[in-house]
Amino acid sequence: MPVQPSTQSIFNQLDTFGHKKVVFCSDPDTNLKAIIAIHDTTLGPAFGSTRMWPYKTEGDALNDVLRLSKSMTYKCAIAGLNMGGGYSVIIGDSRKDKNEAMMRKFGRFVKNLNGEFITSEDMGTNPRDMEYIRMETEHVTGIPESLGGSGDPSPIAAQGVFMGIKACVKEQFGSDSLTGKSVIVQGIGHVGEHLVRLLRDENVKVYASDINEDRVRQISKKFGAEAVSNNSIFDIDADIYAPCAMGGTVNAQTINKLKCSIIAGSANNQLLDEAKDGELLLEKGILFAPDYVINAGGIINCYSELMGFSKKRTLQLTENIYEATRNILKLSKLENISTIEAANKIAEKRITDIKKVKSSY
Ligand SMILES: NC(=O)c1ccc[n+]([C@@H]2O[C@H](COP(=O)([O-])OP(=O)(O)OC[C@H]3O[C@@H](n4cnc5c(N)ncnc54)[C@H](O)[C@@H]3O)[C@@H](O)[C@H]2O)c1
Repeated sequence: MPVQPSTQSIFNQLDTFGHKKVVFCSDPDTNLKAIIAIHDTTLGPAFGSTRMWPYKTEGDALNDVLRLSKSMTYKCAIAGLNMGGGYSVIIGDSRKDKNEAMMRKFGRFVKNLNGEFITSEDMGTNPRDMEYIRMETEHVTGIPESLGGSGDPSPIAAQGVFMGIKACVKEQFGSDSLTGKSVIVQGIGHVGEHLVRLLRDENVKVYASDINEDRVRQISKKFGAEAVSNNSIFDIDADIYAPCAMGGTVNAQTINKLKCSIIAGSANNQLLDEAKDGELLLEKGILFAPDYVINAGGIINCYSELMGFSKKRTLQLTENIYEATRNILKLSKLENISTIEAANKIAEKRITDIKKVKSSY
């Protein structure tokens, strides 16, 4: 995973990203090592998933959680949710190190935040883990439908990404039909698999890649996608690159190799350096769908669980991602700014406006 190594002290990093609070959770009894970051709560309690990943260093974990929680603030703002931004990461390999006791202990740390942070699943976690967290705190969503929750948010997340892809295709090719287009899906986990299904249902040529080769074989066979090695994805001549694994895969090195004219996927924080990479993409005429805009379906689904919305309403809100993406592309064109800058402007305006509402009781 590409990360930007930070030489700054922890407090300087919090200042740089504008964080409110970071909680380090350590429990030797269950081997839990986790970090919960709360970025901004202007719009409401900090909403953010829990990722479990075998980070090489604690610095990498901190860097990831700071970047992820900041983008949640923007994601909730632009999706029109009354929620702030947070995130949490658990350091470890979810296939080997995760168990009930660890997840429940993590739930206790969430509980101690008294509703300032509400979580859901992400890479390395699933509805079963949310069920364990729910045993300790009510501040969790994405619990199984059989227990009254909304279940796995990834099918809705994929639907939103699909709408974002269509909005970009409309901009680049004049019609939002995907017929005859080709897409590289990098990472075919929860969201990636649903995205492959949606694309194949529209007869899109899909190149599927993942570091887990068994998974690539299995999904390619199931949906009729072409399996490609993770090392060769930047050599493929496809219309769209859909990063659906870790962040930071769009950077100065990869942008120079990319042959596609659209980048639109579910991975959070796809640009390694938001300002520089956003500009470079603008110069090269590669349309970047800001990740936090088009992958908001997952959080919309979790928000619906809290608000008691119907599935129909959840889907409607997710389909609005098409218009939201179109508006960002329009602003980017009008002001000749990168698409990420345009999205940030819209999100920041909502936060500033709502701050005014909340300035009096
Ligand atoms: N699950 C959701 O509802 C949701 C919602 C919004 C955003 N996202 C984001 O989408 C991305 C994927 O989430 P997910 O829930 O599908 O995770 P997942 O863990 O189910 O799937 C991720 C897949 O990516 C693969 N992978 C990891 N590193 C890779 C690499 N370097 N190259 C290729 N493949 C790699 C893994 O083997 C796995 O199959 C994450 O960035 C997540 O934050 C997820």
